[in-house]
Amino acid sequence: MGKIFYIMGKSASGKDHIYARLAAHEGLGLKKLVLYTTRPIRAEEENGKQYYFVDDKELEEFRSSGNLIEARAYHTVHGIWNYFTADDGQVDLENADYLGIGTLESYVKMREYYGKENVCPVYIEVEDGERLARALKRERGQEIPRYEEMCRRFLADQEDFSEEKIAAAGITRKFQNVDLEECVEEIAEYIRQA
Ligand SMILES: Nc1ncnc2c1ncn2[C@@H]1O[C@H](COP(=O)(O)OP(=O)(O)OP(=O)(O)O)[C@@H](O)[C@H]1O
Repeated sequence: MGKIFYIMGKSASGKDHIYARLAAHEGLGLKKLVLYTTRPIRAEEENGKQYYFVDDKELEEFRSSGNLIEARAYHTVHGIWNYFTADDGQVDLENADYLGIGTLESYVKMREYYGKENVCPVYIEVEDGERLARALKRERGQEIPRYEEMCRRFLADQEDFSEEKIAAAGITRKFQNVDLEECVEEIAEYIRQA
């Protein structure tokens, strides 16, 4: 029986980097779980790669058919953008293992939907001062740095990933992302043992 390995962690904890390395890790054979969004596709993106890009009507169809696992709405300057996970048949736990990435809340919904034994948490942690330093470095490298948004996310994370919420979600193991390659190897070992 396959499993879904679900990556979570605060902003700039290294989720994207770890996700990319695990997805490309030979031998693990993980399939990528692709989420949906109603935000417009960007020039460099490809439908079905970063996300499936859909409209509000398709989101409502998933909702009414009972195949919407979790959904989040963000109020942006461009309007409301929805991000969601849907049971569209891409997950076949009889035959494969999957790699997902998301929030603590979406992890809880995934666990409810697919069953606790089938969804394994991969919680990434970085000491707060170091994480803020990485976030600032990353932001500095952007054409238009958004320092306010960076600070907003840093503060929101303290609430969204409080120790109470982490414990309530049943997460007991945390992977420290000090050295990226070592962290990836530690997670790969956890996946092999699961
Ligand atoms: N072990 C590490 N040592 C130093 N820098 C790292 C390490 N891991 C990741 N980084 C850097 O930290 C930054 C954040 O990494 P990444 O974008 O993967 O995090 P994230 O958790 O996906 O962030 P967000 O949720 O904010 O999008 C990147 O600039 C990345 O290069």
